[in-house]
This record gives sequence, structure tokens and C-alpha cells, in this order.
Amino acid sequence: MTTTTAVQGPPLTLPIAQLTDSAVDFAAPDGWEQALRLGAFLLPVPADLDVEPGLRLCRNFYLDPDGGPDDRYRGHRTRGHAASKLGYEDRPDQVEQLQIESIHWDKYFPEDVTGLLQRMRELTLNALNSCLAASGVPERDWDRVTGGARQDTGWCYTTVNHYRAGLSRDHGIVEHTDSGFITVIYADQQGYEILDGERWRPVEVPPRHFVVNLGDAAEILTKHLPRAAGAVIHRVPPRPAPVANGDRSSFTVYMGPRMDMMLYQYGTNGVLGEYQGFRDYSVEKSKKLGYEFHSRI
Ligand SMILES: O=C(O)CCC(=O)C(=O)O
Ligand SMILES: [Fe+2]
Repeated sequence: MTTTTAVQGPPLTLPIAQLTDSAVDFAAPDGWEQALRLGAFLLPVPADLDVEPGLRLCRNFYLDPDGGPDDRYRGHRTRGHAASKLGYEDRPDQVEQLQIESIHWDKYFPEDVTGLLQRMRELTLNALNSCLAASGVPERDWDRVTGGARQDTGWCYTTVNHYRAGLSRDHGIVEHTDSGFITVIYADQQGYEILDGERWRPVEVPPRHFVVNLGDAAEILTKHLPRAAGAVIHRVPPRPAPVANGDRSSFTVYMGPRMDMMLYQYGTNGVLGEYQGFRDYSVEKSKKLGYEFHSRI
């Protein structure tokens, strides 16, 4: 990933998908083509879904309990999260984050957060299935390539991000691709940017919309299919301080292969084959990009 020549470009309008009972789709005829090429699209938050518990967690997880009403959301900097292979991490960027696998949500989070994340998990799965279908992955292969996302035996976790405007660091979150198939993001402020060719373009996210990202596992899988999906390169630039309400909050649901699984790819002949172990792939990626691989995985 070399973006040294990248310049700031104009805002980018992402295609907006619609969510039906169990699928996402686009009204515009070229919606899927655009979304798969960019590796990103927008999705309206369902009218009956309350995102506040997620934002409350973002704004509290890093604080110490103080006997107040937010205590159930607090204390995660020091908690340890022994059951999780992920947990709390203070990154070299402005962001500090908490990552917890879906199987542990009810252990560590208040009920309203778990309820919200479970709804997001269903929506993420529906979006993933629709992306696989749109890029021409036959349904008979979905369970194999995802490790059983439909049965919740793949790898699904939430990332809870706190962007600290008060820290003068070079990035909000440094440019990266997500490693899995798909990530659904909700943020309380703008700041998400996409590398489009040579230009970093801020995405204008309308109120109550998720940004949906496609990641490396989707790109590798579909590379030789007629409608390949791209892994979007994205970042959040630093938030300068002091600004009123300067900290930024976002939370995501991620779905990818399990670390003990293979990544798959369709060959130019259309036949599905093994590509590389996902753990090996992830370790190599972390070395290339110069960050520490998760110590517990
Ligand atoms: O906060 C955002 O808008 C993006 C977060 C992100 O890229 C991530 O958690 O992988
Ligand atoms: Fe990301």
C-alpha cells in the first residue's frame, strides 16, 4: 500500500443501498457495479434501530467507573477481557479501541449494546450474502468460504473506536484495508475517507447511515470473477484540538474468516481453490504494515 503520492480530492458520494428483509440491493442499475468496484457503500440504519447504546459505549468504555449511571459501559481499559482474543488496545494513532467477538458480547456489554450489535450482526450477514451473490459467488460455496457466517461459526467481532482529539498524533486511524469480508460502521461525525485512485476523498455520510466496507478476504475471493469486489483503502485523518465536542466515536461489526481457516479464491477457470491460511496472511500483512499482530491469536 503506497499512498505517498496521494493528494486530497473532492468529497465522494457513495452508492446508497436499501435493506429489505434479508438482503441489500440498489435502486440504481449500476449500484452494485459501483459498490463492488469501490469496495464501499452506504446503508440506511433501520428506522426501529436505536444506535445510542453503541455511542454511549464509545463515549464511556475507556473511563473508570465512578458510581454513576454509565458504569455498566465503563472500565474496559483495565478489564483484561480474559475470554476474548482481542480486547482493549491503545493504538499509535489517535484511536483507542475495544474489540470483542460476538460470542462474548453478552459477557462484557450491557443488554442494550448486545441487542444493538446483534441486530447489526444480522444486517452485516445479509449485506455479506448480497455482496457474495452480486459478485457471482455461488450460494453452495458461501458456508465454505466464510467459515459458516450464516451459522455464526465464522469470525465476527465489534470494534469500538474512541478518536482522541486532544492527542496530537499523525492519524485518527492510519490508512488500511480491513482484513475480513465486510465491516459495517456507524460514526457520530464525518471523518471517514477513501483512497480513490490517487486521491483521498472524504465520504459524506448522511445522518443515520452505516458505511459498509469490503475487505481483503472478499477481494482475494472474487479477484478473477467478472464482478470482482475491491478492498477499500480507508483512513480517518487526525482531529485537531481544541475543538468543541472534538472526540469522535464509531463502532463497527466485522465479519471475516476464522484464523484457523484458509482464504479462498476462484481461479480464472472459475474453480474455487485454497489461497493462503488466514492467520499466515494476517501475520504477513502486519509485518508489511509495521504493526504488532494480536498477541493472543
Ligand atoms: O471510524 C471509522 O469511520 C472507521 C473505522 C475503521 O476503519 C475500523 O475500525 O476499521
Ligand atoms: Fe477499517
